[in-house]
Amino acid sequence: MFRVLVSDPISRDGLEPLLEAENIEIVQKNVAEEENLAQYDALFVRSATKVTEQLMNQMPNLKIIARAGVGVDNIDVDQATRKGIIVINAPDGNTISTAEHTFAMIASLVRHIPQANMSVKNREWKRSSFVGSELHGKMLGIVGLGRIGTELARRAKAFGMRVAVFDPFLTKERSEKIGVEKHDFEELLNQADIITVHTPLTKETKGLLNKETIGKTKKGVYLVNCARGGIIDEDALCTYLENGHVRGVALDVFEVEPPEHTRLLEFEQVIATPHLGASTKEAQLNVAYQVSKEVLLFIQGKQVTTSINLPAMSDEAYKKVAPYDTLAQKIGSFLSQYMNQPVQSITIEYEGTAAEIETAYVTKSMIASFLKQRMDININTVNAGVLARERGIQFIEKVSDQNSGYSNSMKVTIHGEQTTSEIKGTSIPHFGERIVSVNGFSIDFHPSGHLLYIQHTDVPGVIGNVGRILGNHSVNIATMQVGRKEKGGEAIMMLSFDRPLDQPILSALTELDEIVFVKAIEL
Ligand SMILES: NC(=O)c1ccc[n+]([C@@H]2O[C@H](COP(=O)([O-])OP(=O)(O)OC[C@H]3O[C@@H](n4cnc5c(N)ncnc54)[C@H](O)[C@@H]3O)[C@@H](O)[C@H]2O)c1
Ligand SMILES: O=C(O)[C@H](O)COP(=O)(O)O
Repeated sequence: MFRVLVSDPISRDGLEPLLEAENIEIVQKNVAEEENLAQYDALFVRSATKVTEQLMNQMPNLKIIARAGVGVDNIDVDQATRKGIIVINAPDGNTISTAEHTFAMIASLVRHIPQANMSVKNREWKRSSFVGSELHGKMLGIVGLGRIGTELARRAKAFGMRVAVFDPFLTKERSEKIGVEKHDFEELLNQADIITVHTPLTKETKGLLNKETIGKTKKGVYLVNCARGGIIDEDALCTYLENGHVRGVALDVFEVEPPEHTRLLEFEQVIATPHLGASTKEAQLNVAYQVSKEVLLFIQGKQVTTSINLPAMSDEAYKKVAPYDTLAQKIGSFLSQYMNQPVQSITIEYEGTAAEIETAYVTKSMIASFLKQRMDININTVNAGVLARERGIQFIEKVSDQNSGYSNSMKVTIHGEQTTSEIKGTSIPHFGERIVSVNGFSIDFHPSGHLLYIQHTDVPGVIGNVGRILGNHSVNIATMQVGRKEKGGEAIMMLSFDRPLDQPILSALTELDEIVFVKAIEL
């Protein structure tokens, strides 16, 4: 049974993909009210539930956190990543609703609609108190031209506004295509009549509009925040509302929600909504449906496509990656068992068609498989990179355009404290994965099952001696390959069996004069 806890109000209809599937139990209850958090495999949230490290510690079975919306600033993504928990969101399900809400706020702000509405309901008729401004011909400054910023720009243009944009990641081509003016931040501050922010809340965007930058705006500017509380500094806003530099402010989001203690709400020129950007039937259905489908993919062992902490990959893309993923896992596990020593760095080199795939994913998969042999915690492609770095293991990925004779190959080199080891493998369509070289010895074997690696001197009789000892212990050899670099030098043997070998057999083999090293490997 896969158990899902839905902590915030999320559209029940949108949960349909999970409700219709078998062996999934869905409980709709706030985390604060649930006593047995440890039983859940998945957690669904919106912006209200704070997914802290402490909460994750109470949920040791948690595998996936689904944010039914865009912003993940209420989730400690770094901690989730460390713990190997996938974090997904619904990036575009609420774009239109939020853009429409922002536009409604802008129109309300310049025409004083909320204030006029209150006044009329108080039985007043003060027409001259609510004289507004036209949007037509004004300059709207958009900070952050992502999904919402772009939709907002389209609506503003339809109202005859000039649209100026600041977004450090915006190309000239894209701004021309959308029909907006690309500016630097200072220019936008100096020129815009209305400024609206549509960035995520990050270290860089926190307080982006602050005492200094708001000071550079036009006198009488309107400011709008329907993205995240804190992008516009609330204390600075109060200062500039008080001295009249800022004419009006529209806020859907606050530094602390609900905003019980902020002075901002005391200003007549401030209009506010309680984080309603995504609160439409359509958006809620979209986001819940989007994340439910993703979680179902995860349960079915398929690739999720909207993960915050995994390389994004479609099912189609994963089909191409899958053979190399298997090969990488086999090599990672083999090398980890073979090299029983601390490791300093891991290099993985891709060649041929292996170099054309999503290599970042495969590299993490190989590292996860390597670390799994050494650590007794949940390790997967989500946390492999972080855990390796935390343990001082450097990992390097190389993509080569050389051709060493295979249509594809993957070579993993591990620098340990005492020695360096290296394995090269290839994936043959309809035939599977093969290891073609171990520490420079050419060989050819299928990396699977109960294996025995033997390093020995290349002298007559060694194969017979190994066979005799195994026979004496009633061990049947399933496959056997040998490889050497030169006649009479060092050589290796790779054998596979139907059952694991026990220690007395390994000790008996090690006692043979011609044998240098013996290692049983389970793949
Ligand atoms: N009020 C609501 O209910 C509501 C609803 C949905 C989203 N949001 C908020 O809106 C934000 C934007 O959503 P989106 O879907 O458009 O995201 P998005 O990722 O599509 O767009 C964000 C844009 O911000 C830009 N950006 C990043 N750092 C910047 C910086 N320092 N200066 C200028 N631009 C910068 C990025 O390049 C990107 O184009 C979300 O992160 C979320 O916090 C709020
Ligand atoms: O980031 C988002 O998607 C919005 O802020 C919506 O948040 P909500 O799901 O709490 O309405």
